[in-house]
Amino acid sequence: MRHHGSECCASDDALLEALTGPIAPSPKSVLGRRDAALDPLLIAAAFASGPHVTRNHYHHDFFPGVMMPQEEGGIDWSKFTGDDAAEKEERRRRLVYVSRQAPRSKRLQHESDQDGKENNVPCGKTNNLPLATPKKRRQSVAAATGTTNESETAPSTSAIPPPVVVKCMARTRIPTPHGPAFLHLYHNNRDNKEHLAIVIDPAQLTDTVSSSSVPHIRSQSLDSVWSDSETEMDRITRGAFVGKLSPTKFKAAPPVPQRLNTNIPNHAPPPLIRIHSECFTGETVGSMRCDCGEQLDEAIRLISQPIPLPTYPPTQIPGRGAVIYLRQEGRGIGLLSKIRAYNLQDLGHDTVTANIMLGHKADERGYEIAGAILRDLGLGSEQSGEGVRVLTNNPDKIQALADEGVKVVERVPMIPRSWKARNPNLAVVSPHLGIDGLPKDAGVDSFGRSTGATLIGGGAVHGEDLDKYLRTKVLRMGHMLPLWLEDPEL
Ligand SMILES: Nc1nc2c(ncn2[C@@H]2O[C@H](COP(=O)(O)OP(=O)(O)OP(=O)(O)O)[C@@H](O)[C@H]2O)c(=O)[nH]1
Repeated sequence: MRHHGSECCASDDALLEALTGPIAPSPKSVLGRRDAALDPLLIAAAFASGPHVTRNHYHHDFFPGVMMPQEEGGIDWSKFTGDDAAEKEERRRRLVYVSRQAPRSKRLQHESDQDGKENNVPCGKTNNLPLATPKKRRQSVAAATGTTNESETAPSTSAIPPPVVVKCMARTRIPTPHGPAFLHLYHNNRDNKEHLAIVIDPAQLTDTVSSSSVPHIRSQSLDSVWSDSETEMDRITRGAFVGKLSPTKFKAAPPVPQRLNTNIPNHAPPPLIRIHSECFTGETVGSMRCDCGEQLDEAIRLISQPIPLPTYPPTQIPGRGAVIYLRQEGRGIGLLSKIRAYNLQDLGHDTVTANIMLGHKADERGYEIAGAILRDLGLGSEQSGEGVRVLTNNPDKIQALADEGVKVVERVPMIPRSWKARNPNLAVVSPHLGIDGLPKDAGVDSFGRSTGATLIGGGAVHGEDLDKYLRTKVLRMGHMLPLWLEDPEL
């Protein structure tokens, strides 16, 4: 039923308002915007620092501080009469308008120095690396999915970054369940992260640098002398020592300018290495969404195995190689995004799609820093005279290392322990693994648990989440793992 007349219209408006909320006022009834006549921030700044302060001048002042006569060099201007010519001149000379706030570039440098580093100052005098270049801007979802053109998403500066330079800041011995390792901490000029190298070369624990039949794996940047004022104890404290340190025995390493190897027995296999990306969830929390913790443990275990030599009588040399541990959490997208990606995965998306939905690429990692660290350790480089064997299933890593000039002579597959356990025939891949996929020679602690089998929890990592994750790596990321291993009947 329709109503006519003003009375009916008024009740229609009331009904409409009751149903939908207040009716928006007509343009005529809207008041014009009024900005505050006085900016409260400006007033606060003026009260805080003096009459000449605006919001852009906060922390700028006449120096020495007019408002702080007690400061060193300050003058109590309240005693100033203005009659004395010498006093006048003094006032003119000393009242120089300067900023007490450091220039923006210095403040940014200070912030970046603080960023994520507990202490980046080595012992003695430092000749630290130049600052990292600014972080790349995050791509938009559209850019990641390829719906915009390059120019829209390109960062404003097209400068080519300088070649990666790495410097080993410190090295120390770490006993692991698989044997001793040397942890190396690196700085670089590309990012602010502390990438690591876990060097396995127990032959170095003897006193001299060249006592074994194969060359030791040592960092050239660490062993070199950093400054004239550096003492022998400075060098030892940052890890440039030979043998094993003890309260009574310590010897600084000789600086090694060039590593020319003439001493490699031709029957000794090249060092075994792994480029490993950080995974807080898999390595620290023990998450079974991925096999990262297990892979790290397995890599250290495999590299630590003594190497039998085909000699008569049979001999063996200690395991030799390194894990380059890159701070590339979540394949480079960071922990925050990885955690969000896990929720998207629980909603049914796979790991690749989840990354893309968050505006990332499937994989945002680069391996230039890894290449530079390997060169610093003399692994797979021209001068070392030998290639490296690489533990990975990821073809991108092999290609990236080759692009970095690293000589890769063999890819050694990383088969998940749970898959090995399902197919006992695979035990032949590693004679050291028992039928359960655990190392045959793993120790057993007082609670009956295998030690050193994985970093958290012991045993092989398995479960529905992990199966999905591994499947996606094979099917969507081209990882070189035989998928049929999934079938427990095989
Ligand atoms: N974005 C994302 N990253 C993950 C996920 N699970 C593990 N990672 C990260 O993946 C990295 C390890 O990479 P993987 O793809 O497992 O293996 P890879 O290093 O490429 O290849 P391998 O050498 O064969 O192990 C680590 O940085 C983990 O933090 C996930 O679900 N999403």
